[in-house]
Amino acid sequence: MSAATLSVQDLSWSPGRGAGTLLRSTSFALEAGRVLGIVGPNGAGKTTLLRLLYRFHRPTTGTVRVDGDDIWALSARSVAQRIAAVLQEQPSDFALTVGEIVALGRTPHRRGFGGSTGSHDKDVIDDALDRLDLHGLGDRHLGTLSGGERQRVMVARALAQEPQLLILDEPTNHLDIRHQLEVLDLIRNLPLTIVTSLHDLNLAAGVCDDVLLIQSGQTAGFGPPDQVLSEAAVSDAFQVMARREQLSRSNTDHLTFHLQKQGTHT
Ligand SMILES: Nc1ncnc2c1ncn2[C@@H]1O[C@H](COP(=O)(O)OP(=O)(O)OP(=O)(O)O)[C@@H](O)[C@H]1O
Repeated sequence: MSAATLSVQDLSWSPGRGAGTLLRSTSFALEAGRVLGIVGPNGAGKTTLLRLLYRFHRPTTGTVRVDGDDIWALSARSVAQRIAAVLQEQPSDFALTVGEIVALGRTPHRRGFGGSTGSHDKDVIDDALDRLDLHGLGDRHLGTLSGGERQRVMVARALAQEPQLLILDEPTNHLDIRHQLEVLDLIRNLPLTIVTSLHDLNLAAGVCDDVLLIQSGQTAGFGPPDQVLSEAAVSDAFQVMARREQLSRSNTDHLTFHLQKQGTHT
């Protein structure tokens, strides 16, 4: 596994036909191996940005560069060899087994259709199954798995793709607390560049090197979590009253959130 740099410059996107601009003039740079969290309220444009990063949407303006290469100047196959995405939509390949789905991650590296699984492919697939603790489930059909198990299968498939940049849209959805922590721990320790959207700001602060806060399609902050996720910025973006408190036992900062009620502001 190796990591790539990611450079996003002046990125905007509109679906066209008179629709508004859903992402405006977004720029940031990520060094190889960094973990970036995309945070912001519902409808802010997080998924839209991720779709631009894995070359699903073509930018209206601006560029996405991976190791200096504009992803729209590369073939789709070449992009699939460098970038893997774990999406919110659950797959519908219910009849396939876990092992078969994870093996699909090798597709961009194969020549022609139906290429046989070489020993390197097998090692990569086994490693991905191991990392996500899925070995016991290799022969199970996807349709028989719980939502959390399916989510882990999709992360394993993305790892089997051996990407340099891994994009994850809400990877902790469907996961219980233990599996949330396990997936985030895995993410933190992978030698890849990672961009992940996360709703839980405290989890994002714990796992990400940098955070991009989006509000109505615009960047409201980019940088280390403790700088970007200030009480004022979070309160403004999410329309709540956010307080940063220190947990005495672990000596770490923790954000708490309260609905603003008239006359109860402090
Ligand atoms: N193809 C599209 N055409 C029109 N509107 C769209 C399209 N894609 C997204 N939108 C709208 O753009 C806004 C941003 O959507 P997006 O999914 O990026 O938000 P998000 O920050 O990921 O939200 P959530 O936290 O709810 O998942 C939403 O209002 C959504 O309805």
